[in-house]
Amino acid sequence: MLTYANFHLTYILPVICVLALIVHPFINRSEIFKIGFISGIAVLYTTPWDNYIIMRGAWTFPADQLIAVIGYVPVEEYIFFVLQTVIVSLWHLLCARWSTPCLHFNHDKRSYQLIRWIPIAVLTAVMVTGYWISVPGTGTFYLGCIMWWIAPVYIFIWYGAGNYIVTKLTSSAVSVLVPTVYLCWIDQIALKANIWHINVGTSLNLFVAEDLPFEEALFFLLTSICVVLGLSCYDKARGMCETYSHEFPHRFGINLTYLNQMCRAFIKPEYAMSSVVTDDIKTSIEILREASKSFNAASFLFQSGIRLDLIILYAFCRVTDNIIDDETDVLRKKCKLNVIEKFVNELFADRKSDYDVKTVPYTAKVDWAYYQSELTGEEMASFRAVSRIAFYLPRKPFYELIAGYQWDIEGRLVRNEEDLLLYSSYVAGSVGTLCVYVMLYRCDNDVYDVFGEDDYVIEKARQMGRVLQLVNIARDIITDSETLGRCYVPTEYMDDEEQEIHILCNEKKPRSLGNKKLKKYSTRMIHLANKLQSDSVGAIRCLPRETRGSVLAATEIYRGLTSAIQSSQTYPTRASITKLERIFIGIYSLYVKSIQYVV
Ligand SMILES: CC(C)=CCC/C(C)=C/C=C/C(C)=C/C=C/C(C)=C/C=C/C=C(C)/C=C/C=C(C)/C=C/C=C(\C)CCC=C(C)C
Repeated sequence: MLTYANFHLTYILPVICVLALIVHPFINRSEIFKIGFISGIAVLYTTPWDNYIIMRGAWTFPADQLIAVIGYVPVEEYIFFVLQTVIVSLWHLLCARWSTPCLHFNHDKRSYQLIRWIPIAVLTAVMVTGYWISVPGTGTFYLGCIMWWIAPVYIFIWYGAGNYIVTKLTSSAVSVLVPTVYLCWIDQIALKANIWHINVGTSLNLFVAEDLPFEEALFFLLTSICVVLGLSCYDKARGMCETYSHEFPHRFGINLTYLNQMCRAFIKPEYAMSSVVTDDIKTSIEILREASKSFNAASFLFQSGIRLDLIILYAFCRVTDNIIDDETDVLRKKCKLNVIEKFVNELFADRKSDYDVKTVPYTAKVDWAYYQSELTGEEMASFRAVSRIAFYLPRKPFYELIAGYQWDIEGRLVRNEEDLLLYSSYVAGSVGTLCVYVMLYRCDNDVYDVFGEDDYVIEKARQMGRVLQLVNIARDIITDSETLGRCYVPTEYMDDEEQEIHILCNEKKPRSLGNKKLKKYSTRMIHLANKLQSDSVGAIRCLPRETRGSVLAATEIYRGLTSAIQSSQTYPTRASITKLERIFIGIYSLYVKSIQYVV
């Protein structure tokens, strides 16, 4: 016989297990806290209402099939409040995690107020109507009770996060509808099995499907909406904290300071915050999207705060690289490099050592008027974005980047593998180091452990950066030569150094070297990259747990390019992998390959 407890075991818990398995690479402490927080509110808010409505006889239970009853409500039903919240939350995580919260902020005060107050006025009318029609013993009692119970929560949520939610209608709708349909289906099964029974005297006796009263379907729809709206409130508040670190300076923690900050961030309307900050982030996202499909795809694997700052960093590296590359005159290149160096000097003016970082945001004294005349709008946006997160980053990697640009300006040749590794260290090892700092600061650990230059993790992160740069160089022999007249292939690989350098850097006709040679050079660099990769990948274990799978998947997606180069008959101009391949590598790395680093 199907009892209420068996019903949970058969229809609810297996679904939770499957969903938990699917979302586990994306679960972090903040997500767990969020689900616990909303579940807690669901229990607190629903308990008095459920007791009242059962006391008034809206629905009943066969007493002999229950574990226990507290007040008027079976224990299994209290458990159901939590289980429904967990199912909807896990599903919502899967549907809604792919977009960056600040892209959904509305900075226009007029439209913000309209979107905020019109639904609140309607919901107030719903609440009052519900109160008047919920007369005990009448056909509208159950419907009325649902209306006056649910409307105040919607009003509260809409006040703080309505504007955020309307921009996420599709993902919110999918987050609501799929669990609602499932819950309605199992509700029909439960009603048929007489696990609970609806009182015909206090309902409208309208049916949306066979054995499914209108109020039941409405109830599951509205409670699922309630959970999704509550989760969106949390996401909006967290998005505000991640975007405006200077106004909301505390890192995640389960303590009163952080909860207070989250409440402030929830209540604060987005129009009261600077739109320049979100515009700068949008520009950075655009730069990334255009520059690297692989990195763009990989960024989605990280939780929103980490993703945001990685994008800002990547865009800064790309923009500064282009500033130098786009100039043809060496003197102008040097002037531009001075501008970048001046900016980095100002950004880190008060640091005591190369790896000194701050834990509390502060505004660096940057002479923005000067850069206004030196940089384009896109470059300014990227410089401003990086200045907001620089407080927790060390200065050394930025100077290494500059050393890499210096190398390019001087047109220094890469003589041997030692040179190759040094150059890769400058331009990519530095980025690897910065990525570790982003992950440590933006992850959800209470304790923020800062690493120094000599730390094992930093050394391995540099190595991983080098690996990715080697892959880059191995892939771009043609484009580096044709577009920039540059060659990073070590001259020690070449049969006739002088002639080949002339072909690559002066004539810019790399194809005249022939496919065999080009493939030989790229294969040697890929072998070097593979050696370094197997030596550094184990350090993933030292990163925060929730980032390990994503880091592995991100590097594997990028390394997927090596098989694209190697499997090609000829040397491809710019090898790439398809979207489907990226998805496959991402899934395989997240769910299978990363197990050894996570458990
Ligand atoms: C079916 C019918 C009707 C009948 C028969 C019998 C039964 C089966 C019953 C059942 C029942 C159930 C399942 C119920 C459930 C319920 C639920 C789920 C509910 C929910 C609710 C929720 C809520 C209220 C939520 C809310 C939220 C909020 C308010 C949020 C907020 C947030 C914020 C403020 C943010 C910030 C944060 C921090 C501070 C951390």
